[in-house]
Amino acid sequence: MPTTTSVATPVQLDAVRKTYGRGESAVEALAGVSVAFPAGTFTAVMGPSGSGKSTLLHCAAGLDTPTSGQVTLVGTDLKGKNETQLTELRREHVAFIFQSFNLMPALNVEQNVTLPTLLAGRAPDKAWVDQVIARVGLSQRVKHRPGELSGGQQQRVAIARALAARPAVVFADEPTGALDTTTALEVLGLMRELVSAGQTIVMVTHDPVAASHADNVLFLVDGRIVTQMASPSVDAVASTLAHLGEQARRQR
Ligand SMILES: Nc1ncnc2c1ncn2[C@@H]1O[C@H](COP(=O)(O)OP(=O)(O)OP(=O)(O)O)[C@@H](O)[C@H]1O
Repeated sequence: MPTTTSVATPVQLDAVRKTYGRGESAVEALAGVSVAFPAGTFTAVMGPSGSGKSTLLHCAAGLDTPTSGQVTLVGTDLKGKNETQLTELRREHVAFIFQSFNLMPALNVEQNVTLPTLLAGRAPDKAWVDQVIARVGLSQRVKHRPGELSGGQQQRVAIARALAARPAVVFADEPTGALDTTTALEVLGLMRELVSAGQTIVMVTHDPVAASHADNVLFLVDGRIVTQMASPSVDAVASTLAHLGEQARRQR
């Protein structure tokens, strides 16, 4: 299975800070985050609402610019890159499973799923595309357009679209949030297979079951990584989440 890059650490953040607004209304969403996501790893990012999870994902993907610090994506320092350069870098190496990354309404399921590969100037691998669509349970819907699908089915098309192009990095924000338990497990299994093939996944989730499929879990509080967990179990993740406030207070 070919991957698009051989960079050993495709995503790296060094002392990344992100402050929204100014003066009294300023919010420090990331308060100095340094973390490396090596190739072939699956990382879950967890923490309370407002702890900076989405901001971390957006800064790592070059969708948002840090106030200070450095982000390196597939070997490229994002500082000073213009929107065209960032778009090209993402098109070549990155996929997103975000609620806000909408499907193309005029295209059917199969066309939506193959679009990123075509935009990156590559020929879709039909057998792999069929397999990904089957794994998300949409084989009977390939000729349907998004408007003819339920919300959960649309989410599954977005997942298939992200995985079909075999990007070096997948950023996912609550990818299994809208799915039933069986489909969610199928999707998490599919993500694990991609990781085994060398791809890198960074996933924001509130769900300890989803996080337990990752290799490593980062726990954020108030824009800081307060602890990490390797080989997470559902119970260990749930217990750490329940005690995150204490952990953050001990570190202050
Ligand atoms: N565009 C923005 N302008 C101002 N403040 C923002 C903006 N985006 C995020 N914030 C603030 O930054 C902080 C971190 O937000 P972020 O969305 O990263 O948190 P999160 O952990 O993903 O939360 P949730 O689990 O609720 O999605 C919050 O206090 C939020 O209000």
